[in-house]
Formats: sequence, C-alpha cells, structure tokens
Amino acid sequence: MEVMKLENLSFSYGEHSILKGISCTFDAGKIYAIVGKSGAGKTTLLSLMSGLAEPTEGTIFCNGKEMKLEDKYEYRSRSIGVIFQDFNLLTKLTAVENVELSMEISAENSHKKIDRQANRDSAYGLLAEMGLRRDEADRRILKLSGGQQQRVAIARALSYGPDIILADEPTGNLDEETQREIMGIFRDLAKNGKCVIIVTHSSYVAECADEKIELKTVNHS
Ligand SMILES: Nc1ncnc2c1ncn2[C@@H]1O[C@H](COP(=O)(O)OP(=O)(O)OP(=O)(O)O)[C@@H](O)[C@H]1O
Repeated sequence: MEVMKLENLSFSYGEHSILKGISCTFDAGKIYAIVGKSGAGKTTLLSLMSGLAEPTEGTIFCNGKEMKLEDKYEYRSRSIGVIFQDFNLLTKLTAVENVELSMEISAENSHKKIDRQANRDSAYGLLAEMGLRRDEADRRILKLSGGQQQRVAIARALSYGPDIILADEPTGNLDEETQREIMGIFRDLAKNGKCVIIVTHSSYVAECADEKIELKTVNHS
C-alpha cells in the first residue's frame, strides 16, 4: 500500500537548484535508503517530506492527500516520525519524559485530550519494546549510551503512531554492532507495516533496505 508519493519534485535555494524532477513512491512495510554524494540534496528531500520546507515545484502526497493542503503541525504530529543522527533529544529530561513530551505535543497539535497516566504507561511500553529497561527509561539522556539514545529517539518518533518514519543518518554516530541492532529495529518496524525511509552514507544500511533511491547532484553547468 502506497503511503507517500513524490511527483516531479524540485527545490531551489534562490537561484541554486538542489533537487530536480524527483518522482517516487513509498509503500508501507518497506525500508528505503536514500543515497547519493554529499550535497546531492538528501537532507533537503527529507525536509520536504517532513513538511519543514515547501517544494519549489511538484507535489507530495501523503496517504493520498496533498501535503501542501494539510496543517503542517498536525501532519508532523500524526503522520511522520523523524529521527536524526545526533538524536536531538532533550538532555535535561529522562528517556521516558522525552517520549511523553512528544505525545503531549502531538495531542495538543491534534486538539486531543492529554491523559498523562496513559501516556506514561505507553511511553514505558515503547521504550521496553526498543530494549530499554525501566531504570534506563528513568535515566537522563546523557547517562545513556549513543545506541540507547537512538532507541529513545525511535520510541519518541513512534509515540503518536505515525505510518512513516524518516531518519537522517540514524546510525552515523554508532559502532557497527549498534548499527546492526538499530537496523534490526527498523526491520521489525517495517514488518509491522511502517514505511521506513533512511538517508544514509552507510553501504551496510543501504544493503539492509528493500529499495535504494539514488539522488544525483543537479548539474549547474
Ligand atoms: N539553508 C540553505 N541555504 C542555501 N543552501 C543550502 C541550505 N541548506 C543546504 N543548502 C545546500 O543544498 C545542497 C544540498 O544539501 P543537503 O544537506 O540536502 O545535501 P546532502 O545530500 O544531505 O549532503 P550530506 O550527505 O553531506 O549530508 C548543498 O549544496 C547545500 O550547501
């Protein structure tokens, strides 16, 4: 089942064309690797897909709906979960608090009531699914290893049940074994019907993907 479609997408910073005529579709239950040389526009493409920037031309459809017609806050709090190389967690909070905060922001953006106890239970549950023990879930972020922090970031991205996970170099700061563990988590997510889209320079991550999308640097000559 198709969850996202990019139709003839282009993006420029002023006169500088970064992406040109990108068309592709993304299905539920699959892992996609977006690869290409440094500067080819991979992160820019993720920004467009996550609604943080608007394409200069072309259309993005998410679950059949044109993205530009959607409320971006709601879209980012419901349809997609985003994961970064440097985790982007709030370091003053514990792991479980990071996940709960994301649930609360999502509920607010979707105009839903916040149930703190239910959120707390479900945040511990998600962290346990990601392999964190209860005492680890109660630890502040900087007292967790890089691999554990990335697991928290994945739990946070999943906290409001999005269909699509967008990850920008999610294993870039991790050793090989931890990289394999994180890819195992993404594989399980895809098995459970999520669409996982990963920007990566890692040949291992690209090999783990079901499909590889190569971005070519736009020729300015
Ligand atoms: N805010 C900005 N203003 C102008 N140009 C920008 C801006 N952000 C990025 N760029 C340019 O857009 C191009 C694509 O950048 P992007 O980060 O998307 O590439 P990338 O393929 O993700 O690179 P890398 O693999 O090195 O992370 C680069 O030439 C970059 O300099």
